Formats: sequence, C-alpha cells, structure tokens
Amino acid sequence: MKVALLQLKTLPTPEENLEKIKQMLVQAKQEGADLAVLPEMCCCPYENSAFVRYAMPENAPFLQGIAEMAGALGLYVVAGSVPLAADGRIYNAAFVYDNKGSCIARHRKTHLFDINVPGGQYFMESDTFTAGRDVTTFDTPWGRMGLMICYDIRFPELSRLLALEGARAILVPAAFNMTTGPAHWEMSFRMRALDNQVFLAGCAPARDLQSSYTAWGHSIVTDPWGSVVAELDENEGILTAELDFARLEQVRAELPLLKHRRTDCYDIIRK
Ligand SMILES: NC(=O)CC(=O)C(=O)O
Repeated sequence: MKVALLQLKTLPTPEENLEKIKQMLVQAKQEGADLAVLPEMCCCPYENSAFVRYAMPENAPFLQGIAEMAGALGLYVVAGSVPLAADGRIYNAAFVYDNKGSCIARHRKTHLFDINVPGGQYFMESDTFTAGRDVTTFDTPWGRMGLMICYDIRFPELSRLLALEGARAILVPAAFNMTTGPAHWEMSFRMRALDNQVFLAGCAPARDLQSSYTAWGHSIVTDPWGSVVAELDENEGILTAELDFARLEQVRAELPLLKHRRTDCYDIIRK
C-alpha cells in the first residue's frame, strides 16, 4: 500500500484549503498513492478562535469536497482533522473516505492537547474542544488501519489497543510545534511503531512562521522495526512511502513482542 502524506501550509479559510487539498490529492494519485492523509486542522489555522469560527457539521462543503475527490480519484483519504460541530459541542475530528467517496470511519480526538511549557509552547484545546472516547479502526483492501489524532500518540494504551484490535498501520493527522517537535516527534512515531510492530504515518502541516501556532512539519512514516521509512523537512510537500506488510509479518515472527506480553500479570482494556 502506498501512502501519501500531504504536508500543506494551512491557509486562513476552509474554502482556500479545500482548493489546495484538491490539487495535492491529484498529485498524490499521479504519484501512485492508494491512501492519502491530511494534517491535523487541515481546514483552518491551529487556533482556538478559528476552531470556533470554522466548526462544521459532518456534511459541510469542506468534507463533502474531500469525499467527492476521494471517489473521483479512486483514493482512500484520511480527512483531518477539522473542528466538528456535533451535539452542541466542538470536537477535533478526522474522517476517512474510501475510494468510492463513502465515509467509513470517524475519530474524535481522545486526548486533548493542554500544555504549558514555560518559555515554550502553551495551548489549551479544552478551551474549545470536547474530548472523544473513540478507539478507531477501519478496514481496507490492505488490511485494518488505526486512526488517532496528534496528542493521542503520547498515550501508549491507545495505540496498543489499536494494534490488539488488528491495526497494521496507524494513521495520525498531527501538528507538533517548535517546542515538542524537535524533542518528541520522531521518537514518538518510532516508539509507537516499535511497541506495537506496526507502521505509523504522521501527517503534519508545513511550517508557517507567520502563524500563531508554528508547526514542526516533518511528516513521517515509521515501520514495525522502529525505523524511519521516510520523513519530510518543514516545507510544503507530499511524502509518499510504500508500507510493506510482509515486513510487518517478518518482524513479528523474528521478535514476537505481542506474543510475549504477560496477560496473566497485566492487561489493557477498552471501556
Ligand atoms: N497538537 C497536538 O495535539 C499535540 C502536540 O503538538 C504534541 O503532543 O506535542
């Protein structure tokens, strides 16, 4: 399965971002992608005021436009995330459209990004968002995939549950920043891939030094051995990579970490 991570420099409005995303999806298809992933908050700036201003329902023109492109190009697309307006609340949510344009999964970010690093990054997603309770997988012709959003990656329980539920790759729309990116981005993607012997693909926005929240960029694919398969720098671009699932079987046979878990001593449960 060939993935394409669309590292776009986010523009101010959903309409402008949709136009750019459409062009990048066409390019990803031309490069042979089977599945494309968009960054966290791909429709608007990563700011609480923008999340409120652009909160959209599931059938919003922005999401419908991406679904139509998925169907027209015959491409699986992980759209997101976007600020989702539902039940009188706003969620940080990602949607998956199959190659016919049908919505086959939705993930509402389970862990909200509330951090305060003195001299570094401050952000309070809980000022706007309500947390989801999702553990999200979906099926494709290449096997089962897991879906998380950004800060979710920091909680090993969630990716372990996804792997135990059969995910062979975990797709992560994300937006680390200039404080946490250099410290934790690559390490997190390598470790979650290694812990669970799966592929991880993290799609970030390109860096924009004029924005209030400066993204680290560096969209990345890591493999079941914990190696980096491919990684971008901070600039706008498309990262494509082949996920070789025979490699996953090989690593699991050689180093059977998942089989060696001591579930007689401990376990992890979904509630
Ligand atoms: N944007 C996020 O949710 C998370 C992040 O930037 C980080 O964990 O660092």
